[in-house]
Amino acid sequence: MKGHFNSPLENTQNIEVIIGDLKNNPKCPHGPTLLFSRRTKNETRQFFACAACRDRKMCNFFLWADEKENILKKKAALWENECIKYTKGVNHRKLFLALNKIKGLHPSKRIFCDTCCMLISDESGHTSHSLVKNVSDYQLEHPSEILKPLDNPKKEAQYLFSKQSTKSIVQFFKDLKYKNVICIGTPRIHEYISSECNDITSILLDIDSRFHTFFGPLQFCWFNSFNNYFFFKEGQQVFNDFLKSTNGENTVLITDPPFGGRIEPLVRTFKTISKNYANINGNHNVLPVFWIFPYFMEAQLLNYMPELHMLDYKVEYDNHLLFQNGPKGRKQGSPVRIFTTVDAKLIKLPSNLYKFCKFCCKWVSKENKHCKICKACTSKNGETYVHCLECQRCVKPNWKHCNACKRCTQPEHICMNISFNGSCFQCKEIGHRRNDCPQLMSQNHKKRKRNNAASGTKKKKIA
Ligand SMILES: C[S@@+](CC[C@H](N)C(=O)[O-])C[C@H]1O[C@@H](n2cnc3c(N)ncnc32)[C@H](O)[C@@H]1O
Ligand SMILES: [Zn+2]
Ligand SMILES: [Zn+2]
Ligand SMILES: [Zn+2]
Ligand SMILES: [Zn+2]
Ligand SMILES: [Zn+2]
Ligand SMILES: [Zn+2]
Repeated sequence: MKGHFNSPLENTQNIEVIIGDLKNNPKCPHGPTLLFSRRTKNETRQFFACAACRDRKMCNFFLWADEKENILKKKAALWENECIKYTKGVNHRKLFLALNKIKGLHPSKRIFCDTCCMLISDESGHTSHSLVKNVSDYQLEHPSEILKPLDNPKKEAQYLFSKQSTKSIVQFFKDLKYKNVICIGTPRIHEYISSECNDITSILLDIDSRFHTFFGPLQFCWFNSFNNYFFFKEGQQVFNDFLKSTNGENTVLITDPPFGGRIEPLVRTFKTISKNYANINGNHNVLPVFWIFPYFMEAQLLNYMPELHMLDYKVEYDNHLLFQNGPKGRKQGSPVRIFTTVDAKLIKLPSNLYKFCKFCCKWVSKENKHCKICKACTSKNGETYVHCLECQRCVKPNWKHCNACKRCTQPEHICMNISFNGSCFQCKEIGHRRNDCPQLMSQNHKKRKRNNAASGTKKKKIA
């Protein structure tokens, strides 16, 4: 029963992820699998699948939930063996010793074998491999600059921040007086802080095992963010110790997950980390989050984590043309933004490209015009939005109000058709937007009824 439909970690319309306890889910080499529910015309059926790989070729774990007891009994040993095999080749302590030995050598004697992902001083045995010679101190501290970015869009697609964006983000952290940074899938932030900020500590949690070669056990934990899984037991302990060392203060979590991945499991992971942060330190402090994501994912993201809000800062990448400003990139600049739980009023954006809006009391893009009717700076995509009186909101400048559709939309569209690109955020059906979702309408209807009933009782009491 494999390979009949797209992998579930992508936001496939008829497949939902079920957020429950992971403890009893079967394990694949990437930790506890996730439980999904697949809806077809005739049935809804649940299954377990890998929490890391969106490509079946890389991890083909698949199990119908109703066949769990039966199949697992037969395959348990096989899967357990796969899990052991997956981590067996990695000895973090040994790699750390090798790193320190290499650091003690003159750069002219340092070689990185990309084929074996090893730092060596003697190329014998590696002559036919892909080698980087004369490895500098800077490269040792910035492995993302010598490692080839993983580019499998279905697994760990690595788009790396430009130097300027890395610096700006760390500057926001400095302005906010953070002293500890949890980098989840953000190696460039970790590298920059570790090598250039004496008064900030940082830890990297990432699924890319190649970082074992460059960071010690206290700086890097091999981690799957979709199921909060540390590939090595010690990793969980190291991370708890890190949380403890913060005293529950001045700490921030930054993450830049693959854009196509499911949001719900990530939100669960970050909430669990935030809870641990408070529990370990015996307080109720909430861990601030910086989540890097494209502006057009705003609705999806806020659906699962409404405490986030989007900043205007455009995050740029080195190895993604569309995510850059300037002549090579999009006219409106990168579409990637920062979503954060921190009050936007506290975050000063660089004054060469951003301005302070005195009405909103926050920094916004230069092209973002304050709308007196919406009482907000309403632009999202890097263009200047304009207000439509009929729609009662600001819209993209090239949109036109269509009387047939009763809303602003692209000038070329098929009237009365659903010009919205995709399915409803609420029920995942194609054919309507969340605003028009029958499910929500019936919920709202029930809520209204309840409210009316409640206010009725109140009135009665008052009377
Ligand atoms: C889009 S890149 C972000 C890199 C970031 N822009 C930087 O420059 O530091 C995604 C990162 O998340 C990591 N990643 C992908 N899937 C992951 C998972 N399931 N768990 C943890 N990390 C993951 C990748 O290895 C990669 O480092
Ligand atoms: Zn897997
Ligand atoms: Zn080699
Ligand atoms: Zn404003
Ligand atoms: Zn407006
Ligand atoms: Zn309109
Ligand atoms: Zn129309």
